[in-house]
Amino acid sequence: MYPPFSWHSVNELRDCLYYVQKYILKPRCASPIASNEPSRKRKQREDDLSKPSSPAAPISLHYNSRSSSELSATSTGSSSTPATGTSRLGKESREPSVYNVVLSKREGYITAKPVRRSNYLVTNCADNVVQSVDAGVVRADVFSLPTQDMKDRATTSCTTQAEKQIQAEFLARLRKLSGPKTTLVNTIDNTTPALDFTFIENSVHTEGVKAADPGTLIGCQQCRADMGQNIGCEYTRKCECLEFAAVDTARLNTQELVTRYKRFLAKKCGSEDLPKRFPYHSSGHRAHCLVSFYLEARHPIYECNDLCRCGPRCKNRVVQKGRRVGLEIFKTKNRGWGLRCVEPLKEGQFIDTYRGEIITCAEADRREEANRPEEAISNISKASYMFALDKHVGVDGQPDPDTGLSISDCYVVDGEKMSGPTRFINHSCEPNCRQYTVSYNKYDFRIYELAFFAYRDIPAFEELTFDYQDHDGDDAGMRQKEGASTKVECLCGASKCRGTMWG
Ligand SMILES: C[S@@+](CC[C@H](N)C(=O)[O-])C[C@H]1O[C@@H](n2cnc3c(N)ncnc32)[C@H](O)[C@@H]1O
Repeated sequence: MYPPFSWHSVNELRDCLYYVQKYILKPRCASPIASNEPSRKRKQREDDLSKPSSPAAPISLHYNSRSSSELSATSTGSSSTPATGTSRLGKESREPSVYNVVLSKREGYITAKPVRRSNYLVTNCADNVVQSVDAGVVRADVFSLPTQDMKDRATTSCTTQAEKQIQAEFLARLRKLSGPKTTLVNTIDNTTPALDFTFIENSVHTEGVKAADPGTLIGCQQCRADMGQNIGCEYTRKCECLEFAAVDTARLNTQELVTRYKRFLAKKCGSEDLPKRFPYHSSGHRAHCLVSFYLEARHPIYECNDLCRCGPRCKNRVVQKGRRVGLEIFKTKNRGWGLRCVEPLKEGQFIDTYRGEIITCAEADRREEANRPEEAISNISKASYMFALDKHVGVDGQPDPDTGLSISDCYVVDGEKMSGPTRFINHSCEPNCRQYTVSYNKYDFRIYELAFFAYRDIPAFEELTFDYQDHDGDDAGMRQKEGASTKVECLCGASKCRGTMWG
């Protein structure tokens, strides 16, 4: 039995494990997801991985055709001496492929440099576009093996060592996450989630994305840190952070309040003088859990912030304190990776936020188009990771009378390439979790947190799920692009399964 990469040791490939993962998955794995989805669907993360825009390290493959024992490779330098000789296989081999070339990475590109110096091939790592700088040269594909002989060996040889390295690398990344441990479990096969994924602790603002002017951030000034004697934020009367919180209609106990509430509903005044509902249970068994009104109504949650006088122990600070529960990313039988919690969750308990790159609407459109394979109609695979921050957009995407925001103004969170563990949460038509809008700056209508809370008591190790179509009118849901073919078979297994995840 030959080693998996006959011209590399796995150790040599440590700094480009992503490519090893891509390579060993490609010929061997029949995707359980792909087999259940339309053939034109875009790539899947763990079974048909896309290339990272900036791989960890340059790769250089040298090939000398005289004999397979003379093949050599490194995963270090940016450029190497061109090899000599001609391909043994020539026309027999399938294209695209590169023989007798040096592949090197420079400035985000893999460059294939053939023996004749005038011919250069450039393959763009980001979108796999292969361009020929000089006409009449073979196309470059850095993932093709140089010879049929090597391909044959590689598809039959053992990959255990490489798989262990890949898993170890992913686990090392998980260990760096703050908060209780997040682990990885796979009892189905030997795969590991794609290494072209980066775990992040906070969303990343990309070009063109701006948070509201810091001057708009206002902290509550009348609440106090000691939280006693009805002056904590949970008593709501004085807390300015709760200005836009849900009105507590049970406390409209004077005619004046009722009249003011009616004026507020008619948009003739604000709700600042009306009693508000506090979002979290402030004591008892369910302390810090979302109250049932917010669980159902999905009114935005406004937490206190750094400028508030209530201090860090304020009961209106839950999501900002981060994840407090241990999680496990695990391989499902038929829906790729999923997420579960290693301890029981109470109804309303905060799990974690959904993070990612915050991008403009135009950039989200561009990414969806870029991910769309030729002739494909469905862009749902990309959409699976995109959430529009559209809570404050008007009805049907039109400008909202209060915020002025229309759908094209709102930002989108893309968690495909960088996110947190919640990016692995699968869809269910009968979910046990829901996603809520949580804001620390009530005047920033474009940037806020997307936070997952348990929608009911959830036993330890039950898979966490949410409904990808859970947007009632103004609510954030997974982004759906007009014109996309949105019917994707749902495999949630719920008794009330709608049959499709979208559409
Ligand atoms: C946000 S990702 C969830 C993590 C994903 N399973 C993974 O392995 O990366 C969404 C993708 O998971 C798969 N998926 C999630 N829920 C599903 C369901 N109920 N039925 C079928 N596929 C599902 C689909 O491929 C979907 O595009």
